[in-house]
Amino acid sequence: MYLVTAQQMRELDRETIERLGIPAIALMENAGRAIAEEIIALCRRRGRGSAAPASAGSYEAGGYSVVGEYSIADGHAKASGSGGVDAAWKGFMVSDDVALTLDSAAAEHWLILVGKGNNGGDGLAAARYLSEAGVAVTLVYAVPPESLTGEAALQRDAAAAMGLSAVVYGRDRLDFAECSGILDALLGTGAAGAPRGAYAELIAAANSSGKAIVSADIPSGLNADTGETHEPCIHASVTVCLAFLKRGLLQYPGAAAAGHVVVRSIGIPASLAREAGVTTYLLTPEVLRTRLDVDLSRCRSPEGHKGTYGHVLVAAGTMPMSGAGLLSARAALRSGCGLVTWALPQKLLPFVIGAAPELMLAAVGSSPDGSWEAGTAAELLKLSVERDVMAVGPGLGRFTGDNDWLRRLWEETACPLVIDADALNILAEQDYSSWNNRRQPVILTPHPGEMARLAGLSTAEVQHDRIGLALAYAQEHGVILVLKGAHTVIATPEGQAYVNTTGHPGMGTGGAGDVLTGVISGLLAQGLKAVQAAAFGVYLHGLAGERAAYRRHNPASLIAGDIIEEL
Ligand SMILES: NC(=O)C1=CN([C@@H]2O[C@H](COP(=O)(O)OP(=O)(O)OC[C@H]3O[C@@H](n4cnc5c(N)ncnc54)[C@H](OP(=O)(O)O)[C@@H]3O)[C@@H](O)[C@H]2O)[C@@H](O)CC1
Ligand SMILES: Nc1ncnc2c1ncn2[C@@H]1O[C@H](COP(=O)(O)OP(=O)(O)O)[C@@H](O)[C@H]1O
Ligand SMILES: [K+]
Repeated sequence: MYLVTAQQMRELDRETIERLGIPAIALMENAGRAIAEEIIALCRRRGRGSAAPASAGSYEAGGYSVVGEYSIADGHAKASGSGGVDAAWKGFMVSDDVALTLDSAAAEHWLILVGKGNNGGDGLAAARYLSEAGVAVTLVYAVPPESLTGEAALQRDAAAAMGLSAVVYGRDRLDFAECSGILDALLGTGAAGAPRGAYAELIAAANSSGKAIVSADIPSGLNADTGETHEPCIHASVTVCLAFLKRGLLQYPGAAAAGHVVVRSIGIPASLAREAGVTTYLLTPEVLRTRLDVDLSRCRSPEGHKGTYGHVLVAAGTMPMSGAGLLSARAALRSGCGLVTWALPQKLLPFVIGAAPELMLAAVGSSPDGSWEAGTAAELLKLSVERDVMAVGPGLGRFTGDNDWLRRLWEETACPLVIDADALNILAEQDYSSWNNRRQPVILTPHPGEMARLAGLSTAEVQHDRIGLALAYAQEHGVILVLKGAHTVIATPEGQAYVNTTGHPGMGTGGAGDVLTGVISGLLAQGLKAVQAAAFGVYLHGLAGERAAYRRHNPASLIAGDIIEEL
């Protein structure tokens, strides 16, 4: 599934209208209809006492489901499916437009908040379809209706001709308490800055009404690109995103303001996005399979042996943070690689022997306190010759000469490198673009704090537009960047980005990132390309985190080791 910016969306709209010759009003009609269908589906779910649509699971026992997370409303299942064993002749049958039929319509009254632009036009079209379904609607114009232009003006006139009741904000009486739901069609991708005047007042009133809000395309007040929420910003139960998923709907805090996101087609072909060079995707099983060519089954060859699945070298751990190395190394094993060697300061060895009997241990250095030393670079380089990937950083700490130490590993290892934790902090102090080019890829896995140090920004600035920053950084530095946190972004030097939505807030616990480093390294060792290993690793790590969270009475109790056990 493509992820677009507002600018890209405008270009795709224009292409569809000008090159394909599909009239803008047709797209708006499709948008209005899709929004109305989703509102009716919401009313039905409410009638059944369920607040949110059942999201299709992204993992099923024994394999990966092909169903995307952004499923379409449940009414469709009933509307279709006339074939099969039940198709035996039962007399002449005619069925109604099920997606636009609501038994409980008489109990519904929706306020349609209408802005001046095309987003308002979408809302007006939706209002007609809702009214046809028997739902009472009241149009609430944020601006005098005379100021609407183009297709939005056509929709205004059609709504008036149908006799839909309308009020103008600030001129007519308006009581949110009388409605059963609110359609937010105030501002879409054409919005600039914080909502002003009547828009701001309507948004604030809608939020404080306590009624269910459905947003057309994006919640009004959201920056469609960055996910920044202006003050005020609609807090929607459902956002019916039109044509393509907007980047801002996946990035927090926007992702929280959007509620459940449903992407609906309005007649703009997906092939246009490909032709226009859109290279940002929601990371789904389908994207993993088709764009990244990942074998989700992770099938083992019947004649395979441990040598078939690669050997990871983990350079990690110090006396106070030995667990970080252990977590990474164990996670690498669980990701399916054949062998894992954990290189660790010699002093630690007696304390970790037996902690994970499947691991091989390689003691390096001779520091009396179990810290790393600059001289261990030569030992690691030697160890790396027989290994397929090196992971460096978890629980590493800082030590004298660590800059040159990392530089040697960077310049002299002949295998892919995964750099995490303190190794990222070392990197942040370097102008590493001047280091010798590597032939094998580097994957950096920063959390937002580490990313801030790498990019010379504050953590808040990192979180402001994670997709944009990850893309820019990966391209500038020629690395694969895994920007961790809720909705981890994987960006490539070639300008692709994948946004992952697996995972659980329970994963905010010490060591969860060390586990990810191990998973990505283990996949690399099995021969996946760097971008495949980074994206699939993040995806699997998130799924394992979800399963671990649901296994506990309270997900707050999740600890990093639980994630390994669910891999
Ligand atoms: N064919 C198409 O193009 C299709 C478009 N589609 C739909 O159109 C949406 C984009 O429509 P859009 O470009 O007309 O902009 P939109 O978001 O409605 O708002 C612009 C208006 O708002 C105003 N305004 C702006 N900022 C403001 C602020 N901070 N505070 C207050 N007011 C502000 C500004 O007014 P002005 O500042 O000029 O007075 C301007 O008139 C898109 O999200 C999707 O829903 C789909 O149906 C697919 C087909
Ligand atoms: N709210 C969340 N939703 C999804 N994943 C999360 C969330 N919080 C943290 N995670 C994941 O947990 C891991 C935490 O990594 P990190 O902060 O590096 O932990 P540590 O340094 O303790 O190992 C990352 O993979 C991150 O994406
Ligand atoms: K909106």
